[in-house]
Amino acid sequence: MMSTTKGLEGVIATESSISSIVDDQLTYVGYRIDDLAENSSFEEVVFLLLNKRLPKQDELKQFENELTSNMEIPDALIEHFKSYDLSSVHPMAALRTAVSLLGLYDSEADVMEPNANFQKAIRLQAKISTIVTAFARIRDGKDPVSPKKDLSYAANFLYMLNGEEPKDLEVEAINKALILHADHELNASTFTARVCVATLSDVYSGITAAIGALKGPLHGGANERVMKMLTEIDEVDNAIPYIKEKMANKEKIMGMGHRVYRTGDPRAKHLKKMSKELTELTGQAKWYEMSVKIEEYIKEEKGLPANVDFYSASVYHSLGIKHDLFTPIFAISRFSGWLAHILEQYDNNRLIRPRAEYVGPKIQSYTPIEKR
Ligand SMILES: CC(=O)SCCNC(=O)CCNC(=O)[C@H](O)C(C)(C)COP(=O)(O)OP(=O)(O)OC[C@H]1O[C@@H](n2cnc3c(N)ncnc32)[C@H](O)[C@@H]1OP(=O)(O)O
Ligand SMILES: O=C([O-])CC(=O)C(=O)O
Repeated sequence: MMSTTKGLEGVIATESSISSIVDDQLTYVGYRIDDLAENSSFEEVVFLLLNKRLPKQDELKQFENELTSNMEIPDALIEHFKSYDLSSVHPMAALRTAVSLLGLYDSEADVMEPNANFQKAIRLQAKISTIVTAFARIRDGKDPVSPKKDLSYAANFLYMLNGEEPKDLEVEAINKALILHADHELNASTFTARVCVATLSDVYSGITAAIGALKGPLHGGANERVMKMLTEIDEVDNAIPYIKEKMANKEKIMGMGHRVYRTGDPRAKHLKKMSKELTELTGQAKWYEMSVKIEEYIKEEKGLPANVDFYSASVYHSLGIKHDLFTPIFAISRFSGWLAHILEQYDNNRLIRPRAEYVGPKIQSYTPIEKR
């Protein structure tokens, strides 16, 4: 039998022209993540990932209009959220169910023609932030807020979440975070989406499966746990003793380490800078300071870098966002990557079906149940 690679480490499972990680540098369709984070809008990055080229000015305008005009969600979704006791429902679980439900309201859900799938991608990207914010408000006993046509994607997210128009710096932070999380080669949730649709299942199924994979603490779920850890530490001086104890118990430090990056995650520095700026501005510099101490200690002790989830936690916290919404924000952004990969998979599809090395008992003789 063939040899196994635990966790498929280093295995090249597909070709893709969406994003690439080479020598710890991340690019989307060949554009450096640093350039995109500094100069672009999330809408432009979504266009880039879906079309594999940057838009011209009029194309971007049209794309932005398409997104905003598709942001409304069916009333049935709102009623669905209202019909449950949401007090102990994790937003990622709600999101997973909501996207699946959304598929029932799309008459083209099972139309596999490329243009129909592209239009579904736009509709899903448009609606995801409305779904997350509607959930967040309904569980707090508030009415959902409808999107505004003249706001950007990032601004609309904050507007629909808080019910008031955000400040420029807040919009800039969310726009940048959305760009930085948009795609990441064959990460676990993107792979999940591709495996699902490679059976020629529909876009909604692929995205629902991917949400389930992103939810886990070893992947997108880490950002919420980073903030849990920082909250438990609470004071800068407690950071190192806390981390030492966790490591002595062989516990993983959330937001640290990465399967692919060795020297560092190129997205983390942007989030680190934002974390410094926002925590200082809101008089909560301790979150940034204890994060830096943890990052330096883990790098020194284990040689592990901070990943994208690490500083995003203190960024979102500084924006006043509830901690269990951190992973849904990741999902809002990663929808663009998942959708681009789903379209690419359909474009050149073959069923994804690896093998397992069987390590169970050899052939055994069957004993009838009454004789066991
Ligand atoms: C957007 C994202 O998904 S980024 C990743 C988000 N996830 C996290 O932040 C969770 C914490 N990090 C981790 O669990 C891991 O680093 C992962 C899941 C990201 C990568 O995992 P893998 O490549 O499979 O590495 P693996 O878990 O095998 O770890 C290799 C070694 O580093 C150690 N290690 C890896 N990450 C950490 C960590 N965060 N804290 C402490 N030790 C760690 C492991 O204990 C192991 O040590 P050992 O060889 O002495 O047993
Ligand atoms: O690529 C990975 O394994 C995880 C990651 O950083 C991401 O999905 O952004």
